Amino acid sequence: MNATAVSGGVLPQMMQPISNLETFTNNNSSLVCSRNGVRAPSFKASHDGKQIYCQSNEASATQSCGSTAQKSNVLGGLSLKSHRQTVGKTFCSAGEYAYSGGAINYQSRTAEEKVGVLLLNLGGPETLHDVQPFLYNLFADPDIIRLPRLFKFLQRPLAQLISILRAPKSKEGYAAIGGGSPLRKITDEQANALKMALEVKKVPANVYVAMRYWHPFTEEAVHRIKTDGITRLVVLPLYPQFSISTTGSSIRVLQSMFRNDAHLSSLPVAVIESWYQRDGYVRSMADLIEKELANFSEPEEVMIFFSAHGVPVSYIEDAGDPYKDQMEECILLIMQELKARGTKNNHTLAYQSRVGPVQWLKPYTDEVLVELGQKGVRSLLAVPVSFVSEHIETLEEIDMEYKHLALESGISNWGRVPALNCTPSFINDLADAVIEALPSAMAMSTSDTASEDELYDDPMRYVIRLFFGSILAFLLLLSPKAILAFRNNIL
Ligand SMILES: C=CC1=C(C)c2cc3[nH]c(cc4nc(cc5[nH]c(cc1n2)c(C)c5CCC(=O)O)C(CCC(=O)O)=C4C)c(C)c3C=C
Ligand SMILES: [Fe+2]
Repeated sequence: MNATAVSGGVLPQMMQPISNLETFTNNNSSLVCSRNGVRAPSFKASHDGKQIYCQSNEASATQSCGSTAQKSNVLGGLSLKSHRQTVGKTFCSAGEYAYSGGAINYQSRTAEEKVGVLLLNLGGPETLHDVQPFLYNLFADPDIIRLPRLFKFLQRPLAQLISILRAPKSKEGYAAIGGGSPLRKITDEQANALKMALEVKKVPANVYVAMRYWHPFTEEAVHRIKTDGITRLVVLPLYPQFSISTTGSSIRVLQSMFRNDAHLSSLPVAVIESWYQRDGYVRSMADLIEKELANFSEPEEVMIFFSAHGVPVSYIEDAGDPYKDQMEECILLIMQELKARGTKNNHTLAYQSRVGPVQWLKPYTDEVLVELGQKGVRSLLAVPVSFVSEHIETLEEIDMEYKHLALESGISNWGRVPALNCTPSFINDLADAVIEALPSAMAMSTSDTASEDELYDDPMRYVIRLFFGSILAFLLLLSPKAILAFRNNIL
């Protein structure tokens, strides 16, 4: 049976997920539904880019296949061109894999199999000297500053300009948290913890860290994967929800590297696109929230305030970024879990960390904090939800700026849930996600089209673009309107 797909948009009524089928199994290159590990032939498997569904061939009911350990959005092969193109595609290959009621088994097909896990993360400056070049790398990413095709040649000069203008403000932030980002250290710790968790589950693996904007860069990690002779790779972004600006950007870089390398393009790869819906993650978040609520004198009065990193609205509306939908679903799942445990607090979701003169996802964290204070909320628990490590936006923006604003606005009891970091239940669930993804690894698809980055490989073309781009960027900066926008929004 071949996996059929429901293409984008609203799911037909028949395809709404009902969670009681327990799992699905890959079998002879096809996706099949099963119950307790036994194939359920009367259910047809399909995938809508977010979930895998089991649709009854007989009755009119449709059941979700995602069980406890099966709720990641996994793509076999690095076929992710843009998120939009992945919707409706499912790639699975045959593998000796079974999940039934909690026990996950993965047996490698050959004794020589060497499993690798590639953790994708953003990276952060380790010293204040690193801040401007780090910002340059970030703003030079076409998935962070999305210029119209005609203006792509401005990408690098603009990145240079914006990074120089933004650096003093960013440096202040990094100085306030000790002079650099803790991201590399925490990600390395997560990598070690994941390696150990996989070992305990009898799946020995090398775990690599690939940062998008700072060391260790993706290129370094991929080089090591090659020299270590990895034969099967799982790509695991350390972002629970998918965004074009985070996971999408890292995967685009990987794709371009794999496409141009004969060895890598035949390496079986599985990409875990998002995993916010996994029970292990949801439960771990609920545990942390419950623990922090207990520190308040009247826990039931506390507003649970989810604060997610924002993205520009155009990502959602024009580019089809599923980030907002996934974020809302994620909050719903965490709140459902808390309710099931008897925690019935009010909650709200807002978006933080906007940069630049465009509309970002609303409501904005700072504005909501002030409104809540005005409405009489006196106790608030901030929950960072888009990222699993402590970083500048938890340690400085939430713990310092937002806390100060909340207290000023009349919210007298403030708390913050720590990032998951190396929480054992969370790491254990990531290990399960990796093991479940292994059988669906397949060689990445090849393509003739050059990526945006490759267009810069011609040095002459690059120099010409840089020259004209710099002049244009300079003229732009001289325009009074642009100066105002930069002053108000970038700095
Ligand atoms: C899910 C998480 C993140 C999304 C989505 C995201 C989008 C996004 N970010 C910027 C601009 C900046 N981000 C910066 C730091 C930063 N961003 C994330 C996560 C997401 N970004 C993290 C974890 C970090 C911190 C890394 C660290 O050093 O600890 C920065 C630099 C810091 C600052 O100056 O504020 C910028 C700038 C954009 C434009 C964007 C979406 C388009
Ligand atoms: Fe960011």
